Amino acid sequence: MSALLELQNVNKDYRIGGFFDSATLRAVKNVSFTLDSSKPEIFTIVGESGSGKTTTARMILGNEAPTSGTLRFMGQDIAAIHSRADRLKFMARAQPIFQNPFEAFNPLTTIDYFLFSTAKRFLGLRDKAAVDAATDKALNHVGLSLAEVRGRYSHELSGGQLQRIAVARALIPEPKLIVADEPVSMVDASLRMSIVNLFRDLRDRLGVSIIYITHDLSTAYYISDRVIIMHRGDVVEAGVAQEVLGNPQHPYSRALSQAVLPPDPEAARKIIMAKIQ
Ligand SMILES: Nc1ncnc2c1ncn2[C@@H]1O[C@H](COP(=O)(O)OP(=O)(O)OP(=O)(O)O)[C@@H](O)[C@H]1O
Repeated sequence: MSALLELQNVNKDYRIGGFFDSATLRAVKNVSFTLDSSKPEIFTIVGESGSGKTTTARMILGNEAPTSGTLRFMGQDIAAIHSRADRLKFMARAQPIFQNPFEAFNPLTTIDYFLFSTAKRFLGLRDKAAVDAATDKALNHVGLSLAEVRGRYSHELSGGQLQRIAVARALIPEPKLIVADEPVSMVDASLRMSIVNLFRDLRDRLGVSIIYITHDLSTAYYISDRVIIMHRGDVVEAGVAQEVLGNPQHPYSRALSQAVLPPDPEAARKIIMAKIQ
């Protein structure tokens, strides 16, 4: 197996408090997991607020260095990527999608500007027709087209449409990995499943692996291949998503799943199906 992404004993400490009462907070504790490059998957990180999900995502994207441990992407130590050219190459292969699609696009600028900038920056395109073609291709992957988006502002679009466009923007550099941090929490409940279904589609059609970060167990149960459950920085449970979420063993994951889904898998399935429809 060659690894797309490999986290080995990753820890992240923050210093908190003031000059006289400073303390160390270990936000991420000894996290290890591997994504196989030949087997695209939806790998989900579940946990409540403050469990260390975003800190883990930031380290995977190279926006934060681990205090100890290593994160490797396609064999390369992420913390050791320094030159502008190497950083750009890495960013093209590992793309983020953020929680709030309204914040992702400046309201004073048309949406297509961000898409064109991404095509120019990561694909090195200069020719207008080539930029248009790359943008249109990415939009087609999310069920949209450049003709529908051209000249429009973020306030003219719904949260669901904007999040689709944010996914299209992430697809322009043809990444191997997408790190989606709470991508549906700001999207209307009725549109959430269409966004997470899109992730499945991208996994299957484009071979993109997705790290899906969420506190929403129902979408996690529905789309994930594997899952880890984080609690106060620790991975308290890990494995095949349906097994872990359908039959949680750790007291924290049990409490988490009972708070959202009933323990009976058939009842859980009905709730999930009702959310999808
Ligand atoms: N830059 C920072 N400085 C100090 N503490 C931080 C910093 N970033 C995160 N933390 C702390 O680390 C812990 C984990 O935070 P993190 O944002 O990773 O959790 P999370 O599971 O993503 O939660 P949320 O869903 O609320 O973002 C929290 O206690 C948080 O307050």
